[in-house]
Amino acid sequence: MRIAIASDHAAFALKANLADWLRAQGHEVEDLGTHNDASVDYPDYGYKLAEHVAAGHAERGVALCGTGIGISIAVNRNPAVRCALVSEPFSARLSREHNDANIIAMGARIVAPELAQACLEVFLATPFGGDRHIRRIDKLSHPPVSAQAD
Ligand SMILES: O=C(CO)[C@H](O)[C@H](O)[C@H](O)COP(=O)(O)O
Repeated sequence: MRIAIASDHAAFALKANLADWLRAQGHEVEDLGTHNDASVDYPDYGYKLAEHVAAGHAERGVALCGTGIGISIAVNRNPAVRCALVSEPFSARLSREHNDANIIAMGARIVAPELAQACLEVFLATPFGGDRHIRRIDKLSHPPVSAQAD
């Protein structure tokens, strides 16, 4: 699978670990930076990753920062992708089954490399469940002008 990966400085080491692990699994990995541990701004890398996946250059994306929060917010500003912030494999699985997420976000200050690998493995292996989830995904793509829930 073609996978793009990006991080800020806080997750530079985790990005290197996951990129190596993905390549060892046979995936084609494109590293969008950052390329060292000098301080950078996570939105720059989140926007770049989202654009890359939205353009079809990669089938899945991996977004990393200290907590995963900031970069996941940045990625989700692009309406053409769905990014799920996870820290355990159950959420990673449901982010695919229910949300058809195409980008996973994790925090290097939250998850150890082995746990991040476990989340990523499930994320890449799990198909979208379809059915009722299609309707909900479609609603995410078309937010209402004014909310209508009871
Ligand atoms: O965006 C974040 C939190 O939402 C990330 O964790 C960043 O990596 C973090 O803010 C970077 O912090 P630093 O003190 O500049 O290393």
